[in-house]
Amino acid sequence: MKAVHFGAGNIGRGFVGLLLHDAGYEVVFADVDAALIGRLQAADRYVVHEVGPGGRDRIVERFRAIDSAADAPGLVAELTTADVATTAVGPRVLRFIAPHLLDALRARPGDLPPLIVMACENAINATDLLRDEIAALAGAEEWPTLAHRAIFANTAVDRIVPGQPAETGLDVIVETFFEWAIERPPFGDAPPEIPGAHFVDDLAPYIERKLFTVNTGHAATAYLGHLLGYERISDALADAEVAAGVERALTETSALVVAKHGLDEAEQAAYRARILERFRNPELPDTVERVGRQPLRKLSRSERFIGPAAELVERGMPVAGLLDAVAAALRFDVAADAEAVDLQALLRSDAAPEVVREVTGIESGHPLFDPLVAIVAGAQADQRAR
Ligand SMILES: NC(=O)C1=CN([C@@H]2O[C@H](COP(=O)(O)OP(=O)(O)OC[C@H]3O[C@@H](n4cnc5c(N)ncnc54)[C@H](O)[C@@H]3O)[C@@H](O)[C@H]2O)C=CC1
Ligand SMILES: O=P(O)(O)OC[C@H]1O[C@](O)(CO)[C@@H](O)[C@@H]1O
Repeated sequence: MKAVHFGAGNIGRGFVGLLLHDAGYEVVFADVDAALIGRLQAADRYVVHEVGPGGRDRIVERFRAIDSAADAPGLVAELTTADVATTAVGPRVLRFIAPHLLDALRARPGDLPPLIVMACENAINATDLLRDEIAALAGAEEWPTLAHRAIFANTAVDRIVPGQPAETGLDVIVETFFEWAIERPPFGDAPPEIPGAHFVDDLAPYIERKLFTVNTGHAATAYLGHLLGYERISDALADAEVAAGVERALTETSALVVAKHGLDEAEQAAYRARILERFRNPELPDTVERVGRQPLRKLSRSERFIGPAAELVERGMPVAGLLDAVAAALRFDVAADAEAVDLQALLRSDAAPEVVREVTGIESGHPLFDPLVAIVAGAQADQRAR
C-alpha cells in the first residue's frame, strides 16, 4: 500500500505521515522545500517524540520523498499508482496541489481502485475545496470522465505540532493527544483501515466543534497573549486576563455548537477543559507567533472567529468574547508574518468599513458589521498612536 502525502512539515511528519506509516502504508512525502526533501531522502527513519503524560517515542520508517516543484513527472507517476493521497500544506495551497492530482487521475490505470484523497487542513470541507479545484481545471466536459477514479473524503485533524527547533532535524515534537475524524459515506461499506483514525457519518459536528473550540481557543490565546507581550502559549494561558478572555470566547462558541449540533452541554464543557489543558502543556515549545500565524486567513468569513460570531449574532446570542479576540488579532503586528504585515498595511490604507468587508467578508446590513467597524476603527486609532 502506498500513500503520497503533500507537505512534509509539522503535521505531515508528526501526525498524518505517522498514522499512515502505522497503518502499513509506504509514505512518499511530496514537498516544495528542496532542503527538507533532501534530508528526508538521505534518512531512513525519523522519530516522533510525544511530550506530556504518557508520551513515548514513535519511529517512522519505510518512507521516500520527492521534490514536487522540481520533479512533477516523478510526482505524478507516484500518485498514479498510489492508494491514498493526503495533504497538510495549508488550505490556501490546495490549488497548487490540484494540477498534480488531475494529471494523476488522467493517467490512472482503469484496473486500479479509486485514489483516496483526503485534505488534512484546518478548514471546513478542505477536501471538497481540493476536489473543486481539480474539477475546475478539468472542465465540465472532462471531469465526469475522471471523477470516478478518486474518492474524496473530508477530514478533521487535531494534534498540536509546534514549530520545531532546528537541532531536532527531521524528528518532531508533538503532544500525545491526536484525533483524525474522516467522513465515512464516500467509502460506502469499505473505508480504508487506518488505526488511529475514526470514521463518522456526519463530519460537520466534528469539524465545527474542533475548529470553533480548539482553533478558536488556541488563536484567541495567541492574540490576547501577544497583546500582553507573551512569547509562549503556555505562559500566555497562565495569565488570568488571557485565560478569562479565552474562556469568554469559548463559552460563546460552545453555546453555538451545542445549539446547532445538539451536543451535550456537559460533554462540550469537558471537551473545552481538556483542550485548555493541552494548551497549558509546558513541555510543548509552542509560541504565540506560530499559533497566531496568518491572521488574514484566521479572520476570514468561515474561519474560527467570524464564522461562529456571524452565526451567533444571527441567532441573537452573545459574541463579546469573540469580538475581543478579533480586536486582539487586529493588533497582531509581527514583521516575520506576511499576512500580519498585509493586515497592518490594510489598517493604514483603508477606511474601517472597507477593512471589515475585505478581511472578514461581512457586509453592511449584517448584525456583525457595525460592531466590527467599531473594532477596526479602534485598532486603527491604536496604530496611529504607536
Ligand atoms: N501544526 C499543527 O499543530 C496543525 C496544523 N494543521 C494544519 O495542517 C496544515 C499544515 O500545517 P503545519 O504542518 O503546521 O505547517 P508547516 O508549515 O509545518 O508544513 C507545511 C508544509 O507544506 C509545504 N508546502 C507548501 N506548499 C506546498 C506545495 N505546493 N506542495 C507541497 N508542499 C508544500 C511546506 O514546504 C511545508 O513543509 C495547515 O492547514 C494547518 O492548519 C492542523 C492541525 C494541527
Ligand atoms: O494553521 P493553523 O490553522 O494555525 O493550524 C495550526 C493549529 O492547529 C492546531 O494544531 C489544532 O489542531 C493548533 O495547535 C494550531 O494552532
